[in-house]
Amino acid sequence: MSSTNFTPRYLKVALSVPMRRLFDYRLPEGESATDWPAGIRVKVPFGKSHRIGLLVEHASSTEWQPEQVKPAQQRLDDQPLLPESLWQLSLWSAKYYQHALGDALLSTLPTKLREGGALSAGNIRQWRLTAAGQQTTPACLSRAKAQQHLLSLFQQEQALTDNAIAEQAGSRSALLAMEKKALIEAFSIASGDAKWGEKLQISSDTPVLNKEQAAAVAAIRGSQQQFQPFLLEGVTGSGKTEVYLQAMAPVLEAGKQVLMLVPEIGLTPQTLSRFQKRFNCPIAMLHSGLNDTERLDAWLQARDNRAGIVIGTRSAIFTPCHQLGMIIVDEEHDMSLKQQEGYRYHARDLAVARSQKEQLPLLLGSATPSLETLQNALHGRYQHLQLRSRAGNAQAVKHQLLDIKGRPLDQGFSPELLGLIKQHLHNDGQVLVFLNRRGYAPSLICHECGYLEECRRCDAYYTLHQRTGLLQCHHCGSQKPVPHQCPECGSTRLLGRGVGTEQLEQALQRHFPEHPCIRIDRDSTRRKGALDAFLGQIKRGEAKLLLGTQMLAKGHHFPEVTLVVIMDVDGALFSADFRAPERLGQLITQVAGRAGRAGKQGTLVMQTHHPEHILLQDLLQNGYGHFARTALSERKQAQLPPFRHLALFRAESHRSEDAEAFLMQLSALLQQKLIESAIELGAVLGPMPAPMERKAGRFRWQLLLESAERKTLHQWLHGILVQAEKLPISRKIRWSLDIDPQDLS
Ligand SMILES: Nc1ncnc2c1ncn2[C@@H]1O[C@H](COP(=O)(O)OP(=O)(O)OP(=O)(O)O)[C@@H](O)[C@H]1O
Ligand SMILES: [Zn+2]
Repeated sequence: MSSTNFTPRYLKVALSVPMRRLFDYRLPEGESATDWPAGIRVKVPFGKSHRIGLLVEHASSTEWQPEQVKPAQQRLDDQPLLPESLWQLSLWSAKYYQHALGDALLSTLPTKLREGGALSAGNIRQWRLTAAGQQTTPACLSRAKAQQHLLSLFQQEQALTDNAIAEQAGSRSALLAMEKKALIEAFSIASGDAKWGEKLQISSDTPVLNKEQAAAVAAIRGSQQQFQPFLLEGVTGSGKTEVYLQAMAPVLEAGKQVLMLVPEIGLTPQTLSRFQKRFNCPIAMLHSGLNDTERLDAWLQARDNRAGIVIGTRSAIFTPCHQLGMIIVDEEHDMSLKQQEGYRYHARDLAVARSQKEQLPLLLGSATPSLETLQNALHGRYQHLQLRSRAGNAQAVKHQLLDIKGRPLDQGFSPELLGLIKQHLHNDGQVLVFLNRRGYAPSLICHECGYLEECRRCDAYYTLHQRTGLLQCHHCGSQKPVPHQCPECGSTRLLGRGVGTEQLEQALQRHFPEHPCIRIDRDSTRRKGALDAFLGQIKRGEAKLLLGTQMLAKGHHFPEVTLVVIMDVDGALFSADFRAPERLGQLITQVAGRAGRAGKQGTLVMQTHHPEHILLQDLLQNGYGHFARTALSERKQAQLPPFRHLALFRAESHRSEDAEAFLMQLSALLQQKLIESAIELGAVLGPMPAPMERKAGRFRWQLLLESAERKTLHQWLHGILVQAEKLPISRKIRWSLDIDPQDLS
């Protein structure tokens, strides 16, 4: 069609429905298409009600009967919501991940906008100290502990929202009491500050960089305003964050914003305060703890340039920025950067795409880079910056494998291990005990007949939670009271088999009653603000024994920890997943990295039945860097990612045959296309049952596609999903496609 006879009469609108198509509407009578640019939100009739969608493009014709096409009701924006480059990235991403466009575009917007709300978060109420409050010392409030705590928060933070108060102080009565005494007052302003660039001040209180840090900062500073990815591979505690801070400074000074992605558990008040201490500009935070208004507010702060720094988890990669100057992805190897359901994008990979589109330097940082990123760095696609030693006067961690074969274990602890813990506590060090299994015991067994309580809906055992008296399935969430008798033989001798964090806590308290123990896992931190409160207690040295899952063991800076214990590495040594060694290497290195981060020597101890295992030996003797390079060459030999590219179809159904049959039909379509389009170097594996075959009552099957070329894979998949949707059996099951899958379970 030539542009001369293009009359934009129709609007192609993306709606948040799981259908892989756009919906046609008529441009309302008397409206001009120029007032309806692509990228604005529109309200359109849908069924008996209406919906909010995004206008994707104009069209001069429609495949429907023109009289069937209804006019759009209203436009909600004058201007496109997103800057052009981010809009293009969003369209590209939906296509790359083969996700329904409407869902992809809308699911990454703040809920309020998705629901048609105004482009303003309104003014958010905040609290600050009055003149009288500023003269009050904590001692004056010594008889009201909660108020005293709140006062100290205000002294640190200057202004707090209701939400921040609820989170950090817990009690609302303290707030009201202090308001009554006129120590604090409410005020409200639009958050952030559009003039941050002019007011920017950078604290000069910075450590002197060591040689490698200085070289890294210089390299990054030398690559502004162009697409240049860097891998900053720095051992734990090597001062990567310091490199980020110093590399960001000139970007902010030039009035440009910095977007930083962090794993969910990395977003602590400590992280935030490090940035606040360095730069006085407003920081917009986007994470799962925000309510809808706060999220919209943070999003708008970034978009309207009322924040210089934007820090967020995965989905923050879709945050519009007024003038972006740099993207940082901290812990770039972290699994949480990949969305595992619905729109299965990888935020790190999108960060690469975004930096390229917007011509930005990109900093990927990790002590344990993913093999994908490492390969890009080794191949020269990314500039490789390395920090090989720890910053300041911190020393490398010493390590020791404890062979527990045949040793007596007391609730998981060998006598040698208990001795070591005792010694470190005696020398006034903090001890961190890591076990990635919450609950009391991972299963409940009958001591008479061996019967194991299994979840009715999953191929999994129930976890025993003694404190709540419940059996819980960690896969589908179902729970029930702990039975008194074995349903098979009637015996009452039911025992927990194996250990979880709850049991370790009990054992530690029994062995070291004089030392309070802090346990951090999903159970103990359910209450809002609980995690931050625990982390604060640890920093202040209020507990010497720390125990937890990865929530405790990744990313934190606890200077007093001298001993880190990994209770059990055996489970991961023999996993069938080809990524298991990489994940284990990352986990051990990250957990070990919590030890000896300040002046004191750190030690890592691991309990295992397989001290001679080649993975452990390589990791401990040669470090993650060497370990990862070995793993890469093995992947190359075995023709696995990053040397091959994968796409995974999943299907699940209450009837196993249906899921399998769907994938069989899909496989036939794919094979046929392979022949028709003469695509070389592609292979279909399966259908095969998923490693966990039954979950939440559904049978799960997989079909894996692999190809030597990313491009080939996408060519191959092109159009297949529309065909798959048309298969009658697809309506009986649930199915999805995962591009570049991270988790094959
Ligand atoms: N050049 C330096 N001189 C002295 N101390 C430094 C220097 N650089 C960083 N530090 C300090 O060393 C500690 C560890 O630094 P940082 O948290 O940046 O490390 P990291 O590499 O991000 O750690 P991890 O990957 O283990 O989380 C911090 O307390 C930091 O202030
Ligand atoms: Zn279950």
